[in-house]
Amino acid sequence: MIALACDHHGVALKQELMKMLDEMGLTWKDFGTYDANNPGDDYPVYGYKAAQAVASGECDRGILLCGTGMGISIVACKVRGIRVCTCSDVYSAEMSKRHNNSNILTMGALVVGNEKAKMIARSWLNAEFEGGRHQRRIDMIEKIENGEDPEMEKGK
Ligand SMILES: O=C(CO)[C@H](O)[C@H](O)[C@H](O)COP(=O)(O)O
Repeated sequence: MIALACDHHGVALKQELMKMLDEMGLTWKDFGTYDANNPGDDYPVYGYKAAQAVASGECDRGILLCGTGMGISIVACKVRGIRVCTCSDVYSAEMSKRHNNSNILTMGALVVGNEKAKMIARSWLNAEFEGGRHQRRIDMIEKIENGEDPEMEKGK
């Protein structure tokens, strides 16, 4: 299950992504907003709901949209266990899954066009985490989340 969320800038792109996910045979859950014409639809509200759903395991991954992809990324990063990639290119999206095991992709609806955004999302969804040395680094990130020094085990 893919969590989807956006602010007013991302509504049209989110609808395109829903169609794409349907074509890919992937299920999704929309955490809002649903209104492209309400500038009061603030991205922290919707980004937080979707990020919580990923962190809790209700959803496997999330795709979040705002004007630049930045604000909603900052929000999602505040939720423990969330690893965000903010992408406007296919290579970064694929590598962020393969190496960083990113569980949320954010994009800027005012930055990338719909077709490119779909290519980015597709490459991210199709990529697989490689583990190995990359897992060691993710373990370090989890230590930082727990208020620990990532070098602790090395005795530094
Ligand atoms: O891009 C965003 C945050 O990083 C959001 O889409 C904001 O909406 C953006 O800051 C634009 O805000 P506005 O109220 O639509 O002018």
